[in-house]
Amino acid sequence: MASRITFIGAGNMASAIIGGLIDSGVAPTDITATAPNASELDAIKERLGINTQADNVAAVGEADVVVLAVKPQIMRAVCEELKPSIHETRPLVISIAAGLDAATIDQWLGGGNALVRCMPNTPSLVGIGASGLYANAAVSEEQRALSTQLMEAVGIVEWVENEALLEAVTAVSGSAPAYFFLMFEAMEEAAVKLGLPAETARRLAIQTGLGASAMAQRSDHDPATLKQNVMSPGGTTERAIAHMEEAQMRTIIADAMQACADRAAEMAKELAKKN
Ligand SMILES: NC(=O)C1=CN([C@@H]2O[C@H](COP(=O)(O)OP(=O)(O)OC[C@H]3O[C@@H](n4cnc5c(N)ncnc54)[C@H](OP(=O)(O)O)[C@@H]3O)[C@@H](O)[C@H]2O)C=CC1
Ligand SMILES: O=C(O)[C@@H]1CCC=N1
Repeated sequence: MASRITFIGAGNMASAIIGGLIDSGVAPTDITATAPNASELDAIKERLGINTQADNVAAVGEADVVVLAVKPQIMRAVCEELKPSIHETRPLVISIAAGLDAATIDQWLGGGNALVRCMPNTPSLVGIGASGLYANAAVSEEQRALSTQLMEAVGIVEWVENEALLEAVTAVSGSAPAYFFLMFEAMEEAAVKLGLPAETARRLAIQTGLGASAMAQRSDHDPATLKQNVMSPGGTTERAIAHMEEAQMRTIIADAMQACADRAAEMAKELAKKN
């Protein structure tokens, strides 16, 4: 990937993607990241060897791709600051902000921009990210391919043609690493109650999550069949799964994902009202 990529914002998600890009072979010198805090920039420069810059406008000057990786609440101020520069150089703009639609960001940037909305997740850091992408009408086929290439460097990519579906993507992958971390926390706590040392419990739970994911990914069977294969009739797993079903675990997951998607829509409305 011979493009120069600038990240506006160098926080959790930007550093996860940058780390994954470098591991995939992108030259650190082709990547620039900005943030207001000099010590955060120094830390990321030292850790990843990328270019850093406190001045957002200077950082987009030479970029082919600009990734907007700041919190949704400050996106408008950042876009307005970048508007003249982006208007002049017309890079591909990729926003990773939750709950901010492409038309609003394009408008804040002065209009007429090739803009991709991306909903990534933090496992991008280890090259196992899952990103949903949506392109506005100004994005060329070449820019679509570049966006795919960029995000595939850190995981899998799924395009949606209906922008509203990014809310579902947020629920199933953007926010979802946290659901699995909660599961690991809960399994560790429960295993400690069953007598295992915490470290042992944590290692076993995490490795089991990794193994189940790898198996589900490689197998020809669907997750329901793989689950059934663990459940010996009259055995231990059957008892555990029965308990989860009785406790309405599916409903809990469905309700949590609905709340997540609703919050993405709500954030868009709140930000539109504020601006
Ligand atoms: N975290 C996640 O799992 C995911 C996050 N996202 C989206 O990614 C975006 C970033 O989230 P996340 O990385 O978690 O947030 P962080 O708070 O970790 O990162 C935000 C970054 O933006 C920097 N920043 C603040 N103001 C400016 C400015 N004016 N110019 C340039 N940089 C600035 C912050 O610097 P400082 O720390 O000095 O304020 C920080 O480096 C959000 O829009 C979120 O919706 C999407 C998918 C998943
Ligand atoms: O919680 C959030 O709002 C961000 C977006 C998806 C994951 N983290």
